Amino acid sequence: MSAYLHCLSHTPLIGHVDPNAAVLAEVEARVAAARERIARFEPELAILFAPDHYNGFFYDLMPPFCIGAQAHAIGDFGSAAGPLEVPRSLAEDCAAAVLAAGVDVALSYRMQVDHGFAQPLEQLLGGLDRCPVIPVFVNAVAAPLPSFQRARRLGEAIGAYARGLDRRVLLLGSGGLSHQPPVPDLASADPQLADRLLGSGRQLPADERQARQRRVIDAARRFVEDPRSLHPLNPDWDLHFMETLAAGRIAELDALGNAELSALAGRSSHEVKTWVAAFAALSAFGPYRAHDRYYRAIPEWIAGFGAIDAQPLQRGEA
Ligand SMILES: O=C(O)CCc1cccc(O)c1O
Ligand SMILES: [Fe+2]
Repeated sequence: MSAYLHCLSHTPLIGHVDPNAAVLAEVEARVAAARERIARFEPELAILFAPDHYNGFFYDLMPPFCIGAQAHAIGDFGSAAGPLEVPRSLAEDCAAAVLAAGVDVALSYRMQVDHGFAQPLEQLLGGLDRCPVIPVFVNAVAAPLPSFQRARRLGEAIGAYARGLDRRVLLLGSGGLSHQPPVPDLASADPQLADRLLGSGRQLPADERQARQRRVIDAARRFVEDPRSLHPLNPDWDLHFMETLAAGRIAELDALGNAELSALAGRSSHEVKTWVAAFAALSAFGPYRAHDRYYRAIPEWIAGFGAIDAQPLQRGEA
């Protein structure tokens, strides 16, 4: 019974619109170091909290949270495609335990995921199938969104379940921090887009997929030239958020409303609830210590880009 946490921003723009070589090398070195620390931990099970971007979850039936008992990645923006290595009965047990703990989580036997799940599995573990993983979807874009408090409670319930397993458990959070890429919005969608957001076109035709990716790439290029073309990144808030989690004050975020967070850090910053859930899961193992914090605002990637590790306090640590 032990745990290790790593939370990492994702962005599908890596390799499409990149920052200068020094920044790129800095991020690559950070990711490589995190991958090494994780490898040394030798995880037997990963629990990955990640969002979706209308690639696997749609408004025909949008859960706030969903555990996958079987899952596959679509490979958007050149991310890895194919099945995740999900230990089915553990995922089922996990969902049952979470429900019993009072958090109403959905369960899927055909969970479709995008770069939000695939990128951390590739970057931190070397592929979709290198380590058994329970994928946990956290709705971070399709209003109405779950609150910080519910994300925390979900994480605590999953952490309590994980703690009862006799395994080395890797807790991963994917996404954030401040950012607002051009993700569609049902309220302002034309009828054709609304139809897509309701889930017709669960597998997008190639030309639409291409156009969608192009739109995000173009927006990134424009954002570099004109920082006012998208909601600004907010390094102050991002650093404050990371410090809040590092200091073990997760519940302080409960007071922050969803509209307030959107205004502070952009509409996609709700992805940080994956970090909240991961840290809350870690807190079920006892007091923790955060380390190897990294942050940089990277407009090329439309991302307040951060990473952090944490693990339970070892004997003798205050
Ligand atoms: O595919 C999309 O619709 C959004 C892509 C996207 C862009 C920048 C940062 C992100 O976190 C992200 O997910
Ligand atoms: Fe995202």
